[in-house]
Amino acid sequence: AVDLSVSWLGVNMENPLYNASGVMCRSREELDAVAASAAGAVVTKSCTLSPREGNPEPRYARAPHGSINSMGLPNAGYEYYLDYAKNYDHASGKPLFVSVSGMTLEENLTMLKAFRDADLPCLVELNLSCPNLPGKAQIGYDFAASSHVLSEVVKVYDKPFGVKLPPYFDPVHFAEMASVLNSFPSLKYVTCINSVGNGLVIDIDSESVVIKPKAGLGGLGGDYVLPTALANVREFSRLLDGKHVIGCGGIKSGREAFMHILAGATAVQVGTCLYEEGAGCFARIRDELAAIMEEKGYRTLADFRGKLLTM
Ligand SMILES: O=C1NC(=O)NC(C(=O)O)N1
Repeated sequence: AVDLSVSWLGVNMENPLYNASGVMCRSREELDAVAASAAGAVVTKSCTLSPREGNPEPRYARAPHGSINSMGLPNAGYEYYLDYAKNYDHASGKPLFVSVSGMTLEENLTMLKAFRDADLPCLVELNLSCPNLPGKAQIGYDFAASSHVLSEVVKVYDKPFGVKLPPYFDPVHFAEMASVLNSFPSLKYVTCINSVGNGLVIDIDSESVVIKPKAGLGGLGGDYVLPTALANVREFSRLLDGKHVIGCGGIKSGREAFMHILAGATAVQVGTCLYEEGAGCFARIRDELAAIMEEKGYRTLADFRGKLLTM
């Protein structure tokens, strides 16, 4: 039998799978559905100081090889998720992560102070990479801004936390961002990757874009992003000192989960596949991963984590 468990940052997961922030996690009903599924953990929709409607619909579309979304951070506001976290059954054995994505640094600091003061066993995933706020750049693509935000964050938030990163596409950028992240000891993990920003999906029958916001531009997920996600997981696993990398991007079966862990991921998040298939995907992917491990003779995730061969 194989052991799919993973213990990291004081949390214990019975298996390495959980939802990607943004998918099936905006309401308490959705969050409860993920918690009740075979997922090993739960993460909330990125929250802002005040509730947000988000971008006009249609703002999500399935595409031939994945998905495109420009949700625009629709969420119930941070107090809703703080309340959910306060009432969450932390003894359930499934850790709860809270994603925070303030519209400004001040918003982030206000929310983080509230989560700090609540003194909950949740871990924060600070989103530096939402690509879908018209007129707002992704913080993660501005290394000086990222460093400034993190410097201010660690002044108020003294607990371990993580950041959700956008995909990078250049070794110089991997090195630059790793250098920024390595200067924050309490930053204990990164989640790679957020959607590949500002793609354009075209439907030739209607000769139209498929989502309304930003003239059709949106973040890509699914098969489209797997190689980019794997590269980011492997590069940050290699470049970061004493930090965990959570893999996200293109996981739809045990195969891609295995790849992410082989590339160095401590745990993995499922987005597009969860949106399209529902919470049953966790048991399916878990069992597929277990079968692959069995077939290869691996007993634990540590037996192959980070052991991607190069030539
Ligand atoms: O960080 C985000 N990534 C996405 O792909 N979409 C959401 C959103 O638009 O709310 N946010």
